[in-house]
Amino acid sequence: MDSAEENEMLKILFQYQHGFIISKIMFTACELGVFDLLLESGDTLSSAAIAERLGTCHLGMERLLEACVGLKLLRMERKDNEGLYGNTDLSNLCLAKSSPKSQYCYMKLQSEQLYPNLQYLADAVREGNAQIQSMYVTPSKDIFEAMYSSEEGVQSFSNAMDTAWSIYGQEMMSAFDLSCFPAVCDLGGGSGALAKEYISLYPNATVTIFDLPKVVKRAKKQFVTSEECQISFQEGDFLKDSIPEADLYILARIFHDWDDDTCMQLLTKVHKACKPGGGLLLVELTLDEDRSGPLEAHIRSIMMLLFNNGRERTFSEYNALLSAGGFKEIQFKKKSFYSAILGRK
Ligand SMILES: C[S@@+](CC[C@H](N)C(=O)[O-])C[C@H]1O[C@@H](n2cnc3c(N)ncnc32)[C@H](O)[C@@H]1O
Repeated sequence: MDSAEENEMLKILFQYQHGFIISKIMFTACELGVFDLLLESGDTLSSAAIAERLGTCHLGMERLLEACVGLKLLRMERKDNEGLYGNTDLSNLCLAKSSPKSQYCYMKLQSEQLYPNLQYLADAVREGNAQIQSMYVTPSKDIFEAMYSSEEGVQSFSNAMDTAWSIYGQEMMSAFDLSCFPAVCDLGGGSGALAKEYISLYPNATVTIFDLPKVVKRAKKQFVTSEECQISFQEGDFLKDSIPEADLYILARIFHDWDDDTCMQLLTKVHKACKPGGGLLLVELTLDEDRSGPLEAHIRSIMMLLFNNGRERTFSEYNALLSAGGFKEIQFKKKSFYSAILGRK
């Protein structure tokens, strides 16, 4: 290996070992409102003006803004020997709270929940088990009971989940023609971001969102009346209680939270409740068949191990689960980030 190759290799190492600092720089700029201010102002601003309007020290703000330029989260132009900062297309689209595809709530959750709890990753790997008992003082049966012990926990998780569907919701709900399924149940449907996408594509359908009582109570408060007639809510525990009868069950990012036995338990229940001719749609981040990638799926799989003994799976693994649960004619579509898997009763 020549020294140029060695340098390239070391650059990768540098990136990886500082990955968590990059995340924190990005979230700190979000948290302090840098991207919001620049989006609202619609113009470039000096570091002194940004610091003053956000109530921070100039020196610290300047350092943060320069780092964001290095990460291509901000752009900087020089005018009269002064640096003027503005959002990039990415920060305008995704990083301000009011951005059309804002990822702020997801990043907030990652920064506040995932980041400190990564200290338990080595234990999770050693034991092959989630580490909820180390993360939370009160003993909980699963991560949802632990997270939902406060109203703030319900809110921050639900808001974080919705962010994905402002980007990928349409793509996932149109991966297959689902117009033959008039009555839909979104199991673990959270606050209904995906249900709204479904209704916008299939206006004659109705969707029942089934989720834990605390999630449903909060989601109901947020719903606007125009959606009320087609979207309804039912509180319950999908592992213990009976679930509504439907033509189609949507399970988006549900199976990845659970081990195979729990997924089978849920599948059996869905198969029994599903109307004749009905089906089930999984939306998940799938691993390649040879498990070499994508990196996003490996990262999420690590998170699932740490928090709930879940994991990301390949299509073959989902296919085996669905077949064992009695589903047939299983189809798979990999989209830009998530995959859709449709099975028939
Ligand atoms: C990873 S989130 C996915 C939410 C939504 N499907 C989405 O993709 O945005 C998992 C969802 O399952 C719900 N959930 C977890 N355990 C549940 C249970 N036992 N019964 C009903 N819902 C449950 C959670 O409240 C949460 O809304």
